[in-house]
Amino acid sequence: MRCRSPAQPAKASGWRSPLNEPALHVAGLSHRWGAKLALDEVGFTLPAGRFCALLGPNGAGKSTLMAVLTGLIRPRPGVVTVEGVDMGRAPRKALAGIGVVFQQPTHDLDRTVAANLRYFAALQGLARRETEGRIAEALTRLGMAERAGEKVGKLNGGHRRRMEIARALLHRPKLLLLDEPTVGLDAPARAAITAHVHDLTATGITVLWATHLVDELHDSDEMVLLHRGTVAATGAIGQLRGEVPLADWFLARTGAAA
Ligand SMILES: Nc1ncnc2c1ncn2[C@@H]1O[C@H](COP(=O)(O)OP(=O)(O)OP(=O)(O)O)[C@@H](O)[C@H]1O
Repeated sequence: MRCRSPAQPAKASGWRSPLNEPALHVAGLSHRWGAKLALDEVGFTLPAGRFCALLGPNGAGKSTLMAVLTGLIRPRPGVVTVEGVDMGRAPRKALAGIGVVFQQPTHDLDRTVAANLRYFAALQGLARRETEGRIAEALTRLGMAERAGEKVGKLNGGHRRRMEIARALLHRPKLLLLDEPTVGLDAPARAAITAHVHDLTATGITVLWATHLVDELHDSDEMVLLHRGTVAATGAIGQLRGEVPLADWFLARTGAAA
């Protein structure tokens, strides 16, 4: 099992980044929305360079967890570290290592793909002389290089999403967080995006992909199963499901169709 619960000793791990720290470590994390306990003592550890699904039915707490991991909610109580940097103590440094694709798209439809990325490069504080190279690099990784000059409003939904993922890579993050990034897309666009993002891990990026759609996942992927705000299972998907189809495995543990 690779995505480990905090009960397992970290020192026994071989899944460390070159800095000898896990890509992401979460421990004892709880969050309340008023009376609703959305996260209840959540804990897991992600190895570097892996694709990990944050799988859970509607209302499981995925978006709440993403809000903590992206710095929108302070981890209290709980600890979040990104390559060993404590999100609570050094949020800017921790966030500098993270790329984020939120569930709701954000882009300027009247400007070109490159112009949208230039704007974000400036927000990230990238030097101008570096910007064009970074944009080309990020778009190439998502198979979008030839669309740099197209207006975003002319792109289909899948290409707009790919542009947003490229945008999240401009500052070369080690950890990429995506919150249900394929919502509303057709099957070919979903397949293309999941394939591109799986490929990113070959370059050492760690991916945390929140979803409730099991057809986006591979047996070799890691998984954190979130159910009613708690971690119900962690590990390699193929090992967890055994011979059982993943949709059936998911239904048996959550009572929800995938
Ligand atoms: N801003 C909020 N205020 C109050 N309750 C909230 C808020 N956001 C989420 N919740 C509640 O917290 C619980 C977890 O919600 P969350 O959106 O994190 O789950 P999710 O797994 O992302 O679900 P979905 O797949 O439907 O987006 C739910 O019961 C939800 O109603």
